[in-house]
Amino acid sequence: MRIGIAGAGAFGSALAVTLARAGREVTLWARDEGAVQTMRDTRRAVRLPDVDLPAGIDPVSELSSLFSCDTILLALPAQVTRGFLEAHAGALSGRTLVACAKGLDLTTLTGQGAIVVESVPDAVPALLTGPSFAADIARGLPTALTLACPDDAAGRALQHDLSTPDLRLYRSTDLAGAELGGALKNVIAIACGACIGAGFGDSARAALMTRGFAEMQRLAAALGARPETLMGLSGFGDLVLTCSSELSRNYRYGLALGRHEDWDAATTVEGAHTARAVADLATKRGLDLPISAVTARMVAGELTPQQALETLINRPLKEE
Ligand SMILES: NC(=O)C1=CN([C@@H]2O[C@H](COP(=O)(O)OP(=O)(O)OC[C@H]3O[C@@H](n4cnc5c(N)ncnc54)[C@H](O)[C@@H]3O)[C@@H](O)[C@H]2O)C=CC1
Ligand SMILES: O=C(CO)COP(=O)(O)O
Repeated sequence: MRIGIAGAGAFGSALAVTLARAGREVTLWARDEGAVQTMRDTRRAVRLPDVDLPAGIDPVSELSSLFSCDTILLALPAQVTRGFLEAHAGALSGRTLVACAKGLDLTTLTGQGAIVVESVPDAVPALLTGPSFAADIARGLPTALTLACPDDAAGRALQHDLSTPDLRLYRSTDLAGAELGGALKNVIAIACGACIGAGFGDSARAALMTRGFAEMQRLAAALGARPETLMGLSGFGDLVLTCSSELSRNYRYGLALGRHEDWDAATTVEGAHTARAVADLATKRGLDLPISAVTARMVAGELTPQQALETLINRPLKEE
């Protein structure tokens, strides 16, 4: 069985590497022909320093090679997924499509699994998410993730197809919970980075993580997710990782905001878009999500971290 991966960025490449090391044949598609040629010539990942590509990986730039795979992992940035699927819905018909990005679509305010369902209705939709840095996966470090698939039988088959000796997949049928956990934790990670960057300390960060998790659960429940999914790898697990490690781009972006430092706009920071989407969802649904709201305003340049802190700490006192 050949597995296709759309997107040869850090995550797509890391997944390709662990799958190929475990003996799977992988077609790794990138839009950039130059990057594909480089990967073919050097057998190195373009977005992961010092990572060799095992022989089982075939880097391609022709979409026809990708579309010939029955199972395709979508490892493009979250704002790109919908356009890609809609543009190629016919060619992707009937495939198993595994969303791997972490973010809400800004135009429709939907998560990555829902985007698959809406864009290619006759595909088997699935989602791979949870605490994992691409660099860790590529190095063969042990990682556990959530594989969500509403079709339990298809999910069981996929779990076996995508698990490797280093990558342990736990099954779920809760697509909504899994997609929201992965998307929403990025917003809280930006807030935590800003908190540390501005010098507010570890205690304040712990408060942000805890109250941020409460916001994640509130929004996810309103959108039909199961509460226990948020308690798992895709929610709590990824929140802990991303809010506490400088390997996270979302966290580092927050650090830069807190320190008033420049940031390279070409770096993928999913939480910056998702913060706006969450603010829009909160307004539409009348939900109180104060940490996400001030994070969206910090990202937009409307609040400094100090002003964000004052906004949060001066809210009326309430029961936990
Ligand atoms: N890097 C990581 O540790 C992890 C990343 N993810 C998620 O995976 C998704 C992708 O992240 P990364 O691979 O890290 O990002 P990246 O920035 O390393 O790579 C993104 C790739 O998408 C390509 N791309 C951008 N726009 C495109 C378009 N319109 N059409 C085709 N290709 C396009 C870029 O050329 C690049 O190769 C994100 O949603 C991220 O949250 C999930 C888990 C871990
Ligand atoms: O999702 C991730 C870890 O699980 C990667 O985090 P960043 O996108 O913040 O680097």
